[in-house]
Amino acid sequence: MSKKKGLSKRECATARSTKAHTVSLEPSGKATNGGAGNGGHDRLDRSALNNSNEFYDVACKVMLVGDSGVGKTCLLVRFKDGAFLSGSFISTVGIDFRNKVVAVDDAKVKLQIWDTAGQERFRSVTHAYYRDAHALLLLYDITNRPSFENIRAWLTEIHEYAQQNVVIMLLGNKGDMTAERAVKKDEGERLAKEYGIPFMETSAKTGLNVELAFTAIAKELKHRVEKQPNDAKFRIQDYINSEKKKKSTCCG
Ligand SMILES: Nc1nc2c(ncn2[C@@H]2O[C@H](COP(=O)(O)OP(=O)(O)OP(=O)(O)O)[C@@H](O)[C@H]2O)c(=O)[nH]1
Ligand SMILES: [Mg+2]
Repeated sequence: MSKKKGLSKRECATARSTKAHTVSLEPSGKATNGGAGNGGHDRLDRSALNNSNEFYDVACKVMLVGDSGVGKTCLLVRFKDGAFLSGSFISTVGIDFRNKVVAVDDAKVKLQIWDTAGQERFRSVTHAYYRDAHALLLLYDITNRPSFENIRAWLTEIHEYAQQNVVIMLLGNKGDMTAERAVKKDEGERLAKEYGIPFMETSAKTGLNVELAFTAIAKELKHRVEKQPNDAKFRIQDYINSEKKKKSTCCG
């Protein structure tokens, strides 16, 4: 029994025809993931099966990218499990993914989050996955200046390999390490503004803005999929700013 439906290359997969439904993602991409390795496809197949009890309306692929050590894996673990991976740093080998369904307004958005290896030697593996991504979270480490200086190169790579309309968000991670800060917050803001992408500082350690980053992405993608011609445009940076404001007024 197959419940799988194909994914449009440009849009998230949607299903709205039945009340209770599950749409499994097409095994990454037979059709759309070109040169990606089979390992990823096999894992994706199994995951779709394991999650068949989870209902969702929209399914999207999100990729975490950025230099090695900036905290991509930790950010994903914080979001998925609410935990922080402290201790010795285990660099990701190749690529892996985790699924999480988030509630956005009246809909459930399934985020399939791909955690990539930042090390240069895995770059060609990562490139093959870009074109299926609906959103990219691009991270640097606020205590590591070179990781920030490499952001322009990452953006060039993204523009080369990803879909033209991919949602990009810049994240300055390790926001808890203020004593070791090597990149000012307004430098991150300025760079993001220059490229017209949303920005915030995060911390996988404390959880600062982690939920917000993924929820904002889910909201943006859901709006894109379900947008009616007369709907007001969803502005992701405005949403982030208003959520931050709400938090600061409610919780000091
Ligand atoms: N203080 C602090 N440490 C962090 C944070 N995020 C990650 N780290 C630490 O930074 C190191 C690298 O984190 P990872 O998440 O493994 O880095 P990565 O970007 O996945 O690295 P690659 O897999 O090599 O690409 C680990 O020792 C983490 O404990 C954070 O927000 N704050
Ligand atoms: Mg990693």
